[in-house]
This record gives sequence, structure tokens and C-alpha cells, in this order.
Amino acid sequence: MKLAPSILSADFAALADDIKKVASAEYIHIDIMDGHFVNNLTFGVNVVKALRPHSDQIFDCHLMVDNPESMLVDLQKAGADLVGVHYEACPHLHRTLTMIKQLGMKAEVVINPATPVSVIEPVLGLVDQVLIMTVDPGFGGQAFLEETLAKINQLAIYKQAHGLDFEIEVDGGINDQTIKLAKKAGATVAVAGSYVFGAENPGARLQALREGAAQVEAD
Ligand SMILES: O=C(CO)[C@@H](O)[C@H](O)COP(=O)(O)O
Repeated sequence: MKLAPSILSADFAALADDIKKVASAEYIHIDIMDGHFVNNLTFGVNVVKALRPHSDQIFDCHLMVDNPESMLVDLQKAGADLVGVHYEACPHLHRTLTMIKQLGMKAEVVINPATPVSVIEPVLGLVDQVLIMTVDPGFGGQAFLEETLAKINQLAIYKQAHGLDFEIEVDGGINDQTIKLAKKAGATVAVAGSYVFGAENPGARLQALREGAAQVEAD
């Protein structure tokens, strides 16, 4: 499984130093929140740009914002590799995902825990990654919602049945135990914030996640 440490739980005064502590991860997960779509405000395009010279990892930008289309060009210039937009924030989802791809970035669609997989079926042929939120977005440190496991599994089955090729990412409440449930259900990428950056040694936490995931076979 690929790992995506979320800098939402890193030290905001030392982000460049903190991402070096998770250099063994495939992705850096960057939660961009606008205080409208979710009730929290984090960082924007300027932070993506400032961090870019400090890492060669995939910058996985999760947009928890209204009107995400308005920041796509700037995100591309800042060095984002993969951009996730919420189904719940995009009335013209097909167009928004196409715009991400035309800008040369990988496109991801994100759904909240209460949103069914069926609503994104029309865009699954377009995307590089689907993010199934395993908590309601906005804050780190929440408990993994086990109700989302059925959706992960449903998506994995749909992907296989239709011969599609996208990663299935999970985000929220991931630790060395819940990563096993997510992998068994079919997830291929795991975001983890507080479990990684809340520890003295974030690198050791990544290793624990890898060991947890290695103990299970996907369904
Ligand atoms: O998108 C979000 C929260 O909205 C996440 O990326 C959090 O950063 C996950 O934090 P933990 O649940 O792993 O602490």
C-alpha cells in the first residue's frame, strides 16, 4: 500500500523539516481548506509552492474548498502532482476533472462518508484516484468510520468488473489497525495525519503502517 502522510497534523512552523521526516512515503498529502466547504482554514497554493523544492514526492492536494476550479491553474504552477476535488463541491464534476488532467496533473474525485459510490460512477473512467473519506472532512484526529468499508469494497469490485485503473485512497482515522481494514476492503493508498505526525518518530509510524498493511491480503 502507498502511504500519504497528511501535513495537517505536522508542525505548521516547520513544515519543510517535517516532510523530510516522512521521506520514505510515496505521497505528501496536503489538505487545502477554505473555511466554507469545511469549517476549518489551512493553507493554500503558496504553501504548496514553498514546499515543492523540499520534496520529490507526489504532492497529493485534497481540495476542501468551494469552487475548486478557481485554483487549479495556480496549483499546477505551484507544483501539485495530483489534485482531489469533492463530488459535493463540484456541480460540473466531469468538466472540473477534465480541467485537472488538461493541466497535466492527476485527477482525483473525493466523496464524503455519507455520499454513495454510485454518484461518481459516471466519472470513474476519467480519474487517476478516488478518495473515500473515512471521516467527515475538516479536522485531523477523528475516529475511522467503519461504515465506509462497504463503500471501499464496492468501489474495488466496480473497478475490477469494469477493467478500470485508478488508486483507491482512504483518509481519516488511519492507524496501524485501521489500515488493515481499509486494505482488506480494497484501498491502495492510505492517508495518515495524527498517527504519523503526532508521534516522536514519524518515520517509525510509517514503518508500522507498512507492517500492518503487509499482514493482510486485499479481498
Ligand atoms: O482530510 C483530512 C481531514 O479532513 C485528513 O487528511 C486528515 O489530515 C486526516 O487526519 P487523521 O485522521 O489521520 O488524524
